[in-house]
Amino acid sequence: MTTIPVSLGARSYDVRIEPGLLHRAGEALRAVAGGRPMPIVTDENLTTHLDTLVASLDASGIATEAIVLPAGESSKSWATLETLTDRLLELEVERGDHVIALGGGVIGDLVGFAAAILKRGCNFIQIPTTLLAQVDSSVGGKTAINTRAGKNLIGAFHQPSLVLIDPETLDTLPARDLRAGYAEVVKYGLIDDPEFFEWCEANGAKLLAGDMAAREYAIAHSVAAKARIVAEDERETTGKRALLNLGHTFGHALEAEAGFSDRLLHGEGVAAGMALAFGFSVSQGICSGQDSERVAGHLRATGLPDGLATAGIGADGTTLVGHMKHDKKMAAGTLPFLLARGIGQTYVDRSVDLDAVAAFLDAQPRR
Ligand SMILES: O=C(O)C(=O)C[C@@H](O)[C@H](O)[C@H](O)COP(=O)(O)O
Repeated sequence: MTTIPVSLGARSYDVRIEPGLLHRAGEALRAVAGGRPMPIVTDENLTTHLDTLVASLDASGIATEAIVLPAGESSKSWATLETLTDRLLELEVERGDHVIALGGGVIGDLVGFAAAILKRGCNFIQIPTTLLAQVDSSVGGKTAINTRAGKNLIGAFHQPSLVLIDPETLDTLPARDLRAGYAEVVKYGLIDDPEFFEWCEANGAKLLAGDMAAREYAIAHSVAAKARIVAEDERETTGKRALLNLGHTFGHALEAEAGFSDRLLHGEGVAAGMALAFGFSVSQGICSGQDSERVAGHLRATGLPDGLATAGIGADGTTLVGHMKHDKKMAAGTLPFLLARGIGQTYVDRSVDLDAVAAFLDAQPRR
């Protein structure tokens, strides 16, 4: 078992990583439950994992109730949030209780937000079952739903009490979702860890093919990187945490253009967005074309989109910049952009000219 602490004073918690942990979740949760029931929220594609978790809680004497929601990004909505909070209220969840989020980023973000507002805040536990949620969204307490205006626009910072990661849950994850999650792994190398990017170049294919040692290493390394950044800047106020947004300003705009649908998964948007952030940095004379091509080349080699054409986006630059303007980080007409001086040298630039971004996007090949 690898345990990584997320150090946030009174809101500190552990992330535990171990193959097979889902089968032993009851043991890990018995003390946390304190004799109270633990509702499990999951999606309709995860009934096998749900059965495993329920059996494990049963064996540890923890009463539970499953709430099964539709799968997919469209569940990060007001409507599903209302269904969920109504059900949690019917179950008489108390402030001191723990709700379990069993699933990917959608379930984690939605349940985390429900927990943040239920009775002005109850506890929740993340049991992420996708690579994206294991290496990124289950850690750090960003919770949210989407609205017509854009991604994650309604939400709260609300930290989980515990994160339990079982890398074996990835055995049944569709290859496309595994690849999409891998984009967030690569992100940590691109932010400030060139050696980890080299590790990705050497081991990414193995990880995607199911190599457990590669998976465990990538998950633990990514979680440790995220825990370090979140501990430094929990609420994204100093600029440090903003680094985790590499590829997201472009990526969220592509996701919005795709209607937040299965046409473009979040991780796919982030992959294309990271390639665009590097490409834009080259166009501004900040980064070498060689580094940018290395990033795009690795994304392509793992089957991820490396730009507008492979992300299937045909919209023009003005339309995409229009989506960006809904970003919650927009302030006084400017957006903090994540640019790169090279691999592992990402920084925040608040002076990017949005017309230059639109012109850059217009110059990109289309589908
Ligand atoms: O944890 C963070 O901080 C991140 O930015 C991680 C992102 O990968 C994640 O997708 C996050 O939910 C995006 O946040 P947002 O603030 O851009 O909505």
